[in-house]
Amino acid sequence: METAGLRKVYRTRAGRRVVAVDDLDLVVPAGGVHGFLGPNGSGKTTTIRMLLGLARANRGEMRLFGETVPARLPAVMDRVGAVVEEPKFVPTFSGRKNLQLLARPLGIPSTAVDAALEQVGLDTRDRDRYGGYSLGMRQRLAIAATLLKQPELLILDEPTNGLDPAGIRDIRDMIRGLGESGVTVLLSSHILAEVQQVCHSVSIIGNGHLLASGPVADLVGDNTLSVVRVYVADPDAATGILEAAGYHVARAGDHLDVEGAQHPEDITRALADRGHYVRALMPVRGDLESVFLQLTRDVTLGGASGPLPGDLDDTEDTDDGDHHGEDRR
Ligand SMILES: Nc1ncnc2c1ncn2[C@@H]1O[C@H](COP(=O)(O)OP(=O)(O)OP(=O)(O)O)[C@@H](O)[C@H]1O
Repeated sequence: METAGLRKVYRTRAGRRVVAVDDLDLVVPAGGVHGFLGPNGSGKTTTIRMLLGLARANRGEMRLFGETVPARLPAVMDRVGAVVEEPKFVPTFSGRKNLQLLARPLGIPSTAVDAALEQVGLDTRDRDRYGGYSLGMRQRLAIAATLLKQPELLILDEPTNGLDPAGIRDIRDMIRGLGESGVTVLLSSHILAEVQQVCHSVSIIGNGHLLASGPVADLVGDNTLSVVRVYVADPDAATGILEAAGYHVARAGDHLDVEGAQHPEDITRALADRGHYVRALMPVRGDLESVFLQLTRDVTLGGASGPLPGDLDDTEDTDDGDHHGEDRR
């Protein structure tokens, strides 16, 4: 799956322009779980909706299985499963019956329904009414519905949204299992620890742009993004000195996390020169969260907006009322 130069501009009801996706080049390697990360409003859902033909791009190219979409979407749609919004299931029917309703018209055998229920761990609650399902069970059923077609690519937009820690763990284990079974999973998520545990590779976006992409191990192992933890008697004074020296400093309890320090001894020297002596200093192995926070530090909530130079030739979408979630305008 890939996009090149992808762009989407919305116009809100108030007439404001929102550049939701801006010149986005995204490559999702086949096989395994690929994380799609970005702060609120960075364009993840919009990108996914464009890939699935649910929103129209203003510019750029998209390919699924090498086929140009949306033009060739009908040819590849059977190979793609997606959970983007909460699907409409019948509340008075059981989970199993809801899946059967979807499967029969497509000629999908009941053994596939059994398999999908088992894959998502709903096989013991399959005869319970959907209306009585918890949020986590609803998410599982939504994923099971996409598995009926045995997709090669599964796109999940925030699948653990609103779940409790146990629910998050269960869905995470399920996604990991799907990735191991050979399905390519594109997982959009805010929960970085979850992504780090389950994803082989990630793409991080901010304000509709690609900020970083690659194997998780490469991103977190990148020295330029390392953090040094510094313990000093007067963290406030030390913060001022280090910020003046050009470091980005985060106060965390009794210590400082200093980013971008290639040589920790420079920190020691900068503080000692001003009469502050380091009690302890240790490099912190980067995790995905620190990489993410550094990359997205300058990202503003809600994407770029307002009249932008070069936008005037865009075919803009008007607000089509398909905006999901809270009012961000
Ligand atoms: N239908 C719409 N009309 C106007 N603006 C929209 C519409 N849909 C999305 N936007 C805006 O486009 C930008 C990108 O939104 P999008 O939902 O794609 O981000 P996201 O990364 O999925 O965010 P989140 O993680 O919060 O779900 C935001 O500024 C959002 O307010």
